[in-house]
Amino acid sequence: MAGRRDLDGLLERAENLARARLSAKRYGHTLRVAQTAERLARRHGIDPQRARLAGLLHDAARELPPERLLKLAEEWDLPVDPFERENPKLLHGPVAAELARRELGLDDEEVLRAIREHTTGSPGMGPLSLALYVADKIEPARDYPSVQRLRELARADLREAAVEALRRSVEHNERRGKRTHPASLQWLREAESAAQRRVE
Ligand SMILES: Nc1ncnc2c1ncn2[C@@H]1O[C@H](COP(=O)(O)OP(=O)(O)O)[C@@H](O)[C@H]1O
Repeated sequence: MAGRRDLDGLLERAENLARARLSAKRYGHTLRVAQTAERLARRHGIDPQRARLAGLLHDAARELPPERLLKLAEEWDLPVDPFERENPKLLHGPVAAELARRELGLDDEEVLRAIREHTTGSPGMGPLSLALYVADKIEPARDYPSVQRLRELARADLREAAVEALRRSVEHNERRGKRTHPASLQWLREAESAAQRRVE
């Protein structure tokens, strides 16, 4: 893991990388996610600087065209599942993580994992991944009916907030007749059966 001074340098380079690769609008989103992830991290006893770093990098590949994402993932030997092959937009997290590894020398596996899984989530997500996942859903410019409830939940319990956001995302996909990535569905099933066990 990077030392504190390395981390300051990394944060600056991550911000530059995001600025260079994104439109002003998405760069604005990126800065808000970074700030929100940092705030959530402080509240929940997670390293705020590493949460900020994950936030700065999470969407770095979001504006690459889907066919380019797929090509890069193949070139870099990243795992691509059949769902992602059909929906290469979902590769923007894994490609951003690999970009950060290659361009910034980032080797913090927890930060890389948070970036990789920020869109779909996955079973067994750690605290840093949860902070980024939730931050992406509740950053201050997000505006949808349940966002206020999610913000409140995020202050109390990051994992519950993440699962609630995931549930909303699955419903959102269903309403639009879109399928949800199997990793997200698996995560939701596991979270719901864990909640059920706590009730019993
Ligand atoms: N868990 C999921 N399973 C399948 N598709 C998803 C999932 N999460 C997001 N998507 C789709 O992937 C695309 C990118 O999602 P995301 O990066 O969260 O959106 P945005 O960039 O608008 O915040 C969207 O079209 C969204 O509908």
